[in-house]
Parts: sequence; C-alpha cells; structure tokens
Amino acid sequence: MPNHLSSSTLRLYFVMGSQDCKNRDPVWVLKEAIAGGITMFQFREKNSALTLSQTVFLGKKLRDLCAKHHIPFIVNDRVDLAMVLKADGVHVGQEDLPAVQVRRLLGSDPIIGVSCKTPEEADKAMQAGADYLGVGAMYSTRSKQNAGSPVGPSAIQRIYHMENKPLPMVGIGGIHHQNAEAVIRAGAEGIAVISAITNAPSPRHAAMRLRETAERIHAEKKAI
Ligand SMILES: Cc1ncc(COP(=O)(O)OP(=O)(O)O)c(N)n1
Ligand SMILES: Cc1nc(C(=O)O)sc1CCOP(=O)(O)O
Ligand SMILES: [Mg+2]
Repeated sequence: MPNHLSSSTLRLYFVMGSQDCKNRDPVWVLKEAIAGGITMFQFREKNSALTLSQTVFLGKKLRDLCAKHHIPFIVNDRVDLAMVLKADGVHVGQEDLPAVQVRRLLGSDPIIGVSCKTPEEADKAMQAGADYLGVGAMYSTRSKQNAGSPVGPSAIQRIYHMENKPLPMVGIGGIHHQNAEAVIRAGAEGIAVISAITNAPSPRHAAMRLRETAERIHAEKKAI
C-alpha cells in the first residue's frame, strides 16, 4: 500500500462530472456526498457541455471542497488538467495515456489509478507504479458509453488471488447499496460509484448508506 493512500481511503470513491448531475449543481452534489461520507473523489468531465475554461473553473471549486474536507481529488484521464488543478492524482484506463508515462510526468507523489479487468492488466499497472486499480464494469451501467459486458465481482476475485499481491482495488460500474456487498467480499477495498449518488433524491443519504454498507462488510470480513 502506498504511504499516501490507505485502504480505507478507497472505501467510497465518488466519480462525477457535470454531465452526471442533470439539473443539479455539481458543487452542491459533491458537498452532499462529502457530508454523507465519501472517502475519495474523481472529477470525470466526459462528453459534457462545458468548455475547457468552464471545466477548469468547476474543477477548482470541486478541488477546494475536497481539500477542505481532506478528500483526495483525482482527475479522470487528463494529466494536463490534473496539473492545472493541482490534483492529488489521476485515473487512467487501458486506452488512456499509459500509467508509466503518467508516473514519469507527475513524479512519485501523486496517486495514480488504473482501470483493469484481468490479472495481466493488474500486473502491468503495478509494474508501471500505479497505486490502486479500478475494476469493472461490475454490473451493467448507463453512466459510461462502451463500458462493455459486465465482468462481475469474479474479476476482482481473480486479481485478488494472483501470484503477486495485487494493488488495492475498487469495483466500479452499476454498483448500489444492494450489490456492493459481493464486490467487497470478492476482495475490493471499496466501491466507486456515479449514479448511485448523483441520481439519488438525496445524494447525502445515498452516500451515507453506501459508506455504512462498505464499512459493515469490511468489519464482518475482519471478524472472521
Ligand atoms: C475508479 C475508476 N475505475 C475505472 C474507471 C474507468 O476508466 P476508463 O476505463 O479510462 O474509462 P473513463 O472513465 O475514462 O470513461 C474510472 N474512471 N474510475
Ligand atoms: C466510469 C466507469 N468506469 C467503468 C468501468 O467499467 O471501468 S463503469 C463506469 C461508470 C460507473 O457509473 P455507475 O456507478 O453510475 O454505474
Ligand atoms: Mg479513461
């Protein structure tokens, strides 16, 4: 585990951009999610209507909110935006800038997350200097175009049991409070969600319930 990322920081990872918030203010949604107990945040402005300068403007507000509450602020895909926003890290997928290049650009301190589906990809991410893995899609999702067929919690299990001790993982894709248990029992440190929080009537209560579920399952696993 890297020094700057404890396993409990991955417990409830909220991923969001303005495109996920419909007619609600993303700053308000994040404030509510923080009040509900999210432990990490990713700014994922994707296929959105915002210009680059609007993206930077919004990103700064979200970053300041995270900083005030000691929540790591991660930028999706874009190392340039992460640098401008002085983010705590970047999350990249298999079709983004390779993690090894991201690490070279950012140096040793920032958090780097990599999306993986297989032990082979997980091994490569570890060699590249990643800090955590996002494994998905766990279940079907409407929040990501071309997410592909769900791989399910068994993908986490396969990575968890690989020969080298894997990096800490979060499951992502279609996760809500009723199916989160299987993801954590499979070996994930936590869950990453968009719509379970952004589409909820109360993002605060949704985050609270997800966090409670994640903590309860971990406590039960520890007790065994
Ligand atoms: C925590 C986490 N895990 C996986 C992803 C997906 O990343 P990627 O495959 O690059 O897809 P996009 O999010 O860029 O559409 C993620 N963002 N976060
Ligand atoms: C951003 C993202 N990545 C995925 C992957 O499979 O790598 S699924 C996904 C969308 C997650 O949104 P929701 O919680 O609303 O399903
Ligand atoms: Mg990506």
